Amino acid sequence: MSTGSLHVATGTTSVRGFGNDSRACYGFGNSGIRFLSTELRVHLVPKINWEPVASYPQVHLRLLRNGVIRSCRFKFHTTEASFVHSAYVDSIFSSLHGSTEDPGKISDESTLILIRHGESLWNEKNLFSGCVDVPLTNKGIEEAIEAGKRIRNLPIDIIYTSALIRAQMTAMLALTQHRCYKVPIIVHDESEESRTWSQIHSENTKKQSIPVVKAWQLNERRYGELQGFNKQETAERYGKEQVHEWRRSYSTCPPNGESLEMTSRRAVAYFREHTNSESRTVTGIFLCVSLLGKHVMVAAHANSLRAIIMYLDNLTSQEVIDLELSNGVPMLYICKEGKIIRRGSPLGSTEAGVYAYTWDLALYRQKLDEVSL
Ligand SMILES: O=C(O)[C@H](O)COP(=O)(O)O
Repeated sequence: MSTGSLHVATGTTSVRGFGNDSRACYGFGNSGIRFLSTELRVHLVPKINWEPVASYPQVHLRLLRNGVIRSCRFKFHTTEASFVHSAYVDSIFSSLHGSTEDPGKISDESTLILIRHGESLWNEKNLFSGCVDVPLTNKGIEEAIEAGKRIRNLPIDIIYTSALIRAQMTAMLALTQHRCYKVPIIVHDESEESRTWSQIHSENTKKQSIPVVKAWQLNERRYGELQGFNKQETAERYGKEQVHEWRRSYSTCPPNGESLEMTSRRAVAYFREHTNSESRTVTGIFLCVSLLGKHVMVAAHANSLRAIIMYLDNLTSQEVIDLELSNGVPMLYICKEGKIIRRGSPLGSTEAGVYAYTWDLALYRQKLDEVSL
């Protein structure tokens, strides 16, 4: 094994890595590496757990404002490094640097929280919802608040939700319980105008906000011609087995709807990487957690989350059949040393049941306690 280093054009700074050849850098970049520029573009191909997860021809590593990159846990091959600037990335992530100033600077561990929305009015009526945009019931509102209580001591830098109101309500209600008292703010980047109109001009206020990114790719699977029909009545009409197959199999599509496999193609693709239309930057929830070391919450749906969990937990198409997600129950994953591993039980009905504390999370909580004294 030889030592490799990536020299960044700041004159005084270099990033060191250890690799098998001169181009490979991995396991480098834990807290404290300083750069003189605010952003670095690296063309890289990351590998997690020694397996290639995807090809990222261009990935932007946004450095924190004070020039500290907290963690880079990917093994990757560098071919080029250059400095870039992206207004979009800046607008989304400028508030993220708040996490280092937040109680409990977390050094080498990041968190991913997945929450299925609380009960919707159509869940209550046992109707196939799919992409129909239905709000929460009172019970769903309570479930979202309860979910918020369970994750109130976990750090959150950015929130992703689907484009559907039940997921957005869940995210917003959950955040009302968080002890960081930051304000979740929906990012409007649909057009130049919406970006300009929704700009926050105070840096200080920005630091007190959490960006909420809406993505249709995280929507519930399209249930096609079943949408609006009662699940029980549909089972009586077409047979229990057929309906179970439509609802739980990996590759069977409900009539004119999406299979889990199709849902997975858009949801997992978005989760792993997507290109921002304005800045042309490649980003993604996975990258955000793994590469940038951000603490991310995703509020979405039974089937978009089943697809993401299947990906994260490496489940087979057979195993995913038995994966059931309850409304409003947060699941916690921890990213450490390039691995994202499940930490919390989906059945946990208390904060302690949702996750077991790691050292860094305990520290974050302790700092929250100190601030609120
Ligand atoms: O879309 C729906 O009806 C539900 O949110 C998920 O339904 P399922 O449990 O039938 O997949």
